[in-house]
Amino acid sequence: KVYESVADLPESLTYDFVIVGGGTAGNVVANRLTEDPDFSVLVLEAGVSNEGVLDSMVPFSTFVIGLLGPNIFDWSKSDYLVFTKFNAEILNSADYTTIPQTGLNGRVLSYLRAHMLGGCSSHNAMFYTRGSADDFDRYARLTDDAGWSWDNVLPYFFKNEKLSPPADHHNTEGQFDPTVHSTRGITSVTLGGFQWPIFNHHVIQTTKELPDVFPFNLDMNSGKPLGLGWLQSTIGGGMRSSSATSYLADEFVRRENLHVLLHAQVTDLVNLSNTTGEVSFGGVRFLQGSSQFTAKAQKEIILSAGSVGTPNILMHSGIGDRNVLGPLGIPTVLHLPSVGQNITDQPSFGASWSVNFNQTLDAIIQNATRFNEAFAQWNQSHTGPFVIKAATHIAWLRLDSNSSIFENHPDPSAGPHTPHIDGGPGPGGGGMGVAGHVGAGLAVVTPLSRGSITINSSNPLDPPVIDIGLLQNDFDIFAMREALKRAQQFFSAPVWQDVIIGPTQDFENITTNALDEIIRNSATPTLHLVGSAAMSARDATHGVVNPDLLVKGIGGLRVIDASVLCAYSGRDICCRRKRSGFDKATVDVNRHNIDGMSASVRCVEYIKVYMIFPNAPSEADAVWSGPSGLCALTNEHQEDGITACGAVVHAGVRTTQSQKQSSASVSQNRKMPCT
Ligand SMILES: Cc1cc2nc3c(=O)[nH]c(=O)nc-3n(C[C@H](O)[C@H](O)[C@H](O)COP(=O)(O)OP(=O)(O)OC[C@H]3O[C@@H](n4cnc5c(N)ncnc54)[C@H](O)[C@@H]3O)c2cc1C
Repeated sequence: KVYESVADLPESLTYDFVIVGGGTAGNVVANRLTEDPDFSVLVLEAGVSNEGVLDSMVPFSTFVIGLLGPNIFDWSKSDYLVFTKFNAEILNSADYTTIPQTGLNGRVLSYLRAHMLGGCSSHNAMFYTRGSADDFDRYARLTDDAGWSWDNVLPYFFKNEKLSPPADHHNTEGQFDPTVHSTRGITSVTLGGFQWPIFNHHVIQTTKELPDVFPFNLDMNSGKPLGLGWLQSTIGGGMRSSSATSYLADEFVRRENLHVLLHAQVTDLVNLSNTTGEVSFGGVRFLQGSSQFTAKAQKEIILSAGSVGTPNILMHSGIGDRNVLGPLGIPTVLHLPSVGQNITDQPSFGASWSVNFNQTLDAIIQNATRFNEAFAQWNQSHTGPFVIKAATHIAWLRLDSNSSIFENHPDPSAGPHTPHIDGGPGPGGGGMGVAGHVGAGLAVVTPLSRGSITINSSNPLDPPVIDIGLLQNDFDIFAMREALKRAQQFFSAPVWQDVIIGPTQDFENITTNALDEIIRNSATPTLHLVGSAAMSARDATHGVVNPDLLVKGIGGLRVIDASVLCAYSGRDICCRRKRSGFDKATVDVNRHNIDGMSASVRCVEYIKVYMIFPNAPSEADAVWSGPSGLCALTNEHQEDGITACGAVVHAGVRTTQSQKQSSASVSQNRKMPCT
């Protein structure tokens, strides 16, 4: 049952499992655990109910916008009016705002995270895209756990997914591959349930006219996403399917062993003990309004407060870098410097073209009569234009393998079937201009930029310091320019020539520098933040959780949200390779891809150093050799920092003597060997 107030909870706040965060991941685990009637589970969710929130139900983009930004449904607001059955009071909550982003010309952004049951699945864009098989196989390799491989994860995608007919019940033959889907899971997934005939015809015709660039892909969720295919969304019966509507549907949430408490903001973990020889926490402290409570977990505490919330709670509980916690007066329970480090998000950018037809989203948005008709239709039958968000298809594309960017950067993709960029063409111009626009939402899906979540106060209600590091790495801005070129190529296919009037903004007749400025001034994060409590192999000293998602060095504490998805650094790969007997003599230095792990180019560069200086002359020696060899880092706080690792490597590899010497002296005192 879902409760509004602690006072209503039937038990004494003692449960087998306490789950922190009733978001996308948290509700799945709450559901699965309570399949066993012997387990009792409490979910603590800081946010509000999703019940009856129209903007979270109607898929059309105009509605969800109402949830994004400074309101009670999102964390990008510092004060919430908390309504419970008994009182209404202000809870001083976290304000998710980034620090000035250097890659975005110093812009400060609200960092959107849902503050409601269902988490971001209650207010996201509902694109259902699984990632590539390469991605999961790389997780498996880097965690040394085959359980993360595509073949082993696929049954869980099936367990999750309930493929449902589109709202208009159109014939979907040729629009997806039924063999890679399940109709028996819990989250509804569907193809677009409203047709935009002119637009759809033109998109598919483009795959025929430009098959080398935009080959048609029958199903982008097969593990091989490259190409252009029909978008699948987490929608069912014309309504959003979130973890709140699916995993906490009536049939599940009525289980007696499942309690979900709203307006319960967790501050930290408490009741530290060391009875089993391993430190563990027995309780979760939370606030409801101004009252403080502790929920006890007899078996496990499960963190699922999201990629910002989870590291924030860990650090306020004394799990993090002692060099950060100490000066704030937070006693270090476990020195785990990877907490909040090496995070990444994918940058996005939009482009639009005006067209001479009126079958577009903005033609509805800007016409009150059409809007009201569409809304009436949705209200009556959950059909019509409001059953889809904005995009109709997605193109997943790779950069050309001979792109100049690969001369200086590793290929960050997980393998040859993994895209670098994506473009979601849709019959809307992103709200730009007057009616009659089509457009593409572009994103770099393998960014090399990294950021961090950290804290600068011992008060858990103070906002965390969010640095998403967007577009700091040259690779990312290059890839974004390429994404834009592909969009231009797309809309210049012969089929579009009769309908396109012109681009809304001229990106073609400007210099690269001017284009970069436009991108940096307007790019935004896709809000796909990962890596703030990254998993790594059991024996790795970096990372936060083991492949089974238990926090390293703490008993009975697990992280299960998007924080655990690791954003790889050169060091991860170098250290893994080192441990598995990697030897310089066996490496082809010209290969920028070892075992399909392209970030390992940094290992290649390490090896280059050995090759160039086989007898380890002083400067190379200072940079590279530690007690156990290969890993040299500039900064303990950035144990996983790709920039730190990369900077040293690049300085070592590049030619000038002064560069080598300066990098040698910088790293000499700070190098950290692999274990
Ligand atoms: C606007 C937007 C659009 C997106 N579009 C897509 C898309 O189309 N497709 C896609 O695949 N992904 C999309 N994403 C990303 C995706 O939604 C997220 O990666 C995913 O939902 C994260 O799930 P999670 O369980 O890690 O965290 P969340 O779903 O954010 O869950 C965290 C939960 O914990 C709660 N919480 C946080 N701190 C505390 C605390 N201290 N105490 C108690 N509770 C707390 C939060 O309120 C929240 O309910 C989008 C994200 C956003 C924000």
